[in-house]
Amino acid sequence: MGDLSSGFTLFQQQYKSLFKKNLLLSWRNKRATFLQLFSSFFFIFLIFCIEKAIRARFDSSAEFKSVTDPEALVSPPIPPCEDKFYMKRPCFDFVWSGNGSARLHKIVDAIRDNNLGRSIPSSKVLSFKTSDEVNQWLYNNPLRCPGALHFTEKNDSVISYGLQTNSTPVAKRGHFEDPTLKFQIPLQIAAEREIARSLIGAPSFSWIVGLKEFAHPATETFSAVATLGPAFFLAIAMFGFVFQISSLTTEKELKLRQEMTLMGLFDSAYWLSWLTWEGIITLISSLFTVLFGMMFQFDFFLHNSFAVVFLLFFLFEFNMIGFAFLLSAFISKSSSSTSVGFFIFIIGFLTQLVTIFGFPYSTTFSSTYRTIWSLFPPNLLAGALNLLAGATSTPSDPGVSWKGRTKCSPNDTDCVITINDIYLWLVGTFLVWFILAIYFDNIIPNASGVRKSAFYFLNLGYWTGKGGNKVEEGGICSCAASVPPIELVTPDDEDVLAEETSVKAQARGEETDSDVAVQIRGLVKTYPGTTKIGCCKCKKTSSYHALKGLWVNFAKNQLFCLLGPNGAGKTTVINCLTGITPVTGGDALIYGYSIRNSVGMSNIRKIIGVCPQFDILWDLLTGQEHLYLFANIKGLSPASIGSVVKKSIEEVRLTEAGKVRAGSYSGGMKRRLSVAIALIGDPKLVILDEPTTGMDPITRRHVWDIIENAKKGRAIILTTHSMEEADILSDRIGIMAKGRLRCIGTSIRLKSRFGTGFITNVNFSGNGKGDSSIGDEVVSSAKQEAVKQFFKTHLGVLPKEENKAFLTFVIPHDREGLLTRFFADLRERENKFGISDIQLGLTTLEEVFLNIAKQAELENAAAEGSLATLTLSSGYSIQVPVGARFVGIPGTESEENPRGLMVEVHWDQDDSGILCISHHSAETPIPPSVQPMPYSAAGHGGRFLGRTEPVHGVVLDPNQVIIGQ
Ligand SMILES: Nc1ncnc2c1ncn2[C@@H]1O[C@H](COP(=O)(O)OP(=O)(O)OP(=O)(O)O)[C@@H](O)[C@H]1O
Repeated sequence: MGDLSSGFTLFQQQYKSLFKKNLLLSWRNKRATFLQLFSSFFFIFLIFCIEKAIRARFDSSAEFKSVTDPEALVSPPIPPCEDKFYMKRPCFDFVWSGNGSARLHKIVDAIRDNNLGRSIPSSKVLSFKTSDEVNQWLYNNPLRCPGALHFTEKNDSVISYGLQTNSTPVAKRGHFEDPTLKFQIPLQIAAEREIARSLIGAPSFSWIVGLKEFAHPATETFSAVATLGPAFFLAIAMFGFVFQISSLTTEKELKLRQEMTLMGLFDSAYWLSWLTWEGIITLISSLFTVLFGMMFQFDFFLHNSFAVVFLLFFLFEFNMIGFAFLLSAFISKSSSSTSVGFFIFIIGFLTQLVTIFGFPYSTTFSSTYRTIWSLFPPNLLAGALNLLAGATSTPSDPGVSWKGRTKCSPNDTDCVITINDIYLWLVGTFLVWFILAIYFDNIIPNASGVRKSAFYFLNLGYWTGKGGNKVEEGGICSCAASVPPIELVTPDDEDVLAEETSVKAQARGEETDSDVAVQIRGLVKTYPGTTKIGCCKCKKTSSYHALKGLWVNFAKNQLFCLLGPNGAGKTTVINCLTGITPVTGGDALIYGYSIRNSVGMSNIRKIIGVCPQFDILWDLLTGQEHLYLFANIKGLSPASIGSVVKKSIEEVRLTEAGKVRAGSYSGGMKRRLSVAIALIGDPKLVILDEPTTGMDPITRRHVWDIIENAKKGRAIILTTHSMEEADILSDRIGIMAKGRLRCIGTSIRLKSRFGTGFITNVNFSGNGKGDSSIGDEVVSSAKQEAVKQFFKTHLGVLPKEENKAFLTFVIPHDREGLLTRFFADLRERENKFGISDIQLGLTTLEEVFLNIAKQAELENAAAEGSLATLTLSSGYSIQVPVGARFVGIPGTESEENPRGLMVEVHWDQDDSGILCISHHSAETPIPPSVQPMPYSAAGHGGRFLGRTEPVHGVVLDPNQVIIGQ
């Protein structure tokens, strides 16, 4: 296989494989990638539609049209008052003052009659005497008349007149009305014409007036790109933003990142691989944005330089990706990414609105406002779009050229920032986001509470990778608040004590053992209590000691099996060794590197392979791709990876399934893939946390073969709940319970020390299979009693289990010497006792396990003084200490039984390991010699303050009871 690569070569190798992983994930997540790349089409199409709608509204107004050959308006007539917008009905075409004069009456009649195309009915005209009366009427009747004429007849040859109109221009639904052209001038022409005719006495005297506007280009007063663009282009960038946060947090949440890190991944390779991949996606997406903009013929895209617009979109979208990196450091659940995206979009939309209104990119505002405002990327986009739209506001504007990006547009007198400045802001803030993202990613505690110290980057070892064999405070530290210390106890078990003594001596340097792969030195792990603040109360959980000082060596070339009931602390040991969980106290050295040193930990990661308790896999990657990825992270030589992956996948029998996505694997297939990942790269220490869970018996045996073969040349730590697995695979076994090592040694040693001894099954005639349901063939109880008596007399044992068909006895080890003779005698009496079959065997590892677990529970119950309720056959209930075997019943003393009655209580462990009463024997007299145990809390109960106090049973010494019987 050759040496593993390291340093920059390893970085490159990891980078390439992660980049490929990102590419594959995007390729397989087609819908998301499509949205990221092509959403711009949809949004630009929307801008196009909005612009079309707005242009259609303004269409009727010459102001917004380009006029090259203006048409003359010749002597326009007075329009009906209803033509004027917002005129209340009924209305008058005009009102006039001066009706005291008959001559003026005639002039007004002529105005009405001679109106071009339409004579005005007298009902549409109101007359007054003075202009004050007109004003008063106008005041009292607003919007009833568009204009007024005020005549004064000075003498026979002089008539003066005045004109009064409401000159406010009105626009409605894009239609614009100019009161001068539309109303004032026609009224003026009519009044002057009829005054002239009256004065010169020629009723057909006439002249022609033509009115013409300037030829002018259309004025672009509304740019959809500048006004709506910021929000729409922000929406385009939000797709990439949300997907990025979601990708990063998913890898964090599913512990994929953690898995890669503990296989030796460089953080730099991880970040850079995402950055380059997202850079490419962003590049393509912004290219499409500009091309779609050009396709829809926006002046904004056609007149500004392609490079200027493209660079703006690229830098903005890329900046948003950096922003997503930063936010992802604070988010632990991928489901939150959409909410975060939505929140940022709303904030961005609002701040962009403020930017469009002119804040703060104008000379009116101080540069401090601009600096603060520019820290939020959507504002920079809004500012830039405003500049570029301003540079293309009329079709004749040339837009911003590549060279012109550093200059303000000549029309823009208020310019305080150029496009180039905005580029620099986008690049600068991107770098800030990126550096902060990496920093916060390191110092914010992960789900297991691991973090680096706030000044980790000042540690030289962080950069050089040197050091790492001693405890470094603040390296990988526990972020727990102060927790109560645990009491240090000397182990009861002699083997555990010997192991502890030997490890302590080695730790002090008094002894050396070159065969040690892992040395655990007094490892302590305490999970701190938490405080949850509810609506009206605080819920506090107390701290929990998961590991209470573990001293143990794991040897090279050996498989050490860690057993223990649920919650014993096995996974916690593994998590501490792999750096997933910060340790509270003690240390461990793995091939000489301390797990409490961040540099040590990164060296450890190069030499370990881990199969975690729960499968940590990408649903979208195939089995083969997983192995390629991890082989590269480990730094296997690229030339060998192909053959290593092929061999590895064949080994776990996933050759066909190797090409299928892991999301569709069964539980067993996923476990096998996890085992293959743990073994890839020839690690010196392999940690397998329940590797065969969920496997069928055939596959399990196959995986055992793989593990057996993998033992050569490396240390393996295995945790399992299968005793068979432990028995077959392990060189040494340690059984943990309640955070402590309870026993250690080979399987045989544990069985002989902790097994109850030998198990004998005695079957009676006709019931060779132990089936008690066939009543006719059951031996008489007299014969069974005789057998029981025979065992009791010769070996001093009572049946552990019994029914009508068989008896099961457990014979302690100390009676081993008597067995040969005893079984010979029993065989001789087979016919007499009606025995059909006798089986003898050593106790199983399972029994050892159950004994240890039960013992630990008993210790715990005794320490806590836990009680259980025993309900007797009579219905009477008494309280007994958890684990007590023989219990005297208070109040049963009589003449016949002066010491009272007792029962034997049988205890079982429930699913969570808690001891509970399974059943109890019939009540029997307490033998005379038996004494209550010193700690026995007995009482007769009674009533206290109106409450019935429970009755406590009397705990009897089991040794005395057995002998007394
Ligand atoms: N993050 C945590 N916070 C608080 N307590 C925890 C945490 N993780 C584990 N524990 C507790 O520590 C104890 C040991 O847990 P651990 O997972 O090591 O047990 P285990 O021996 O691996 O059990 P299993 O066989 O079920 O996997 C348990 O009581 C568990 O509740």
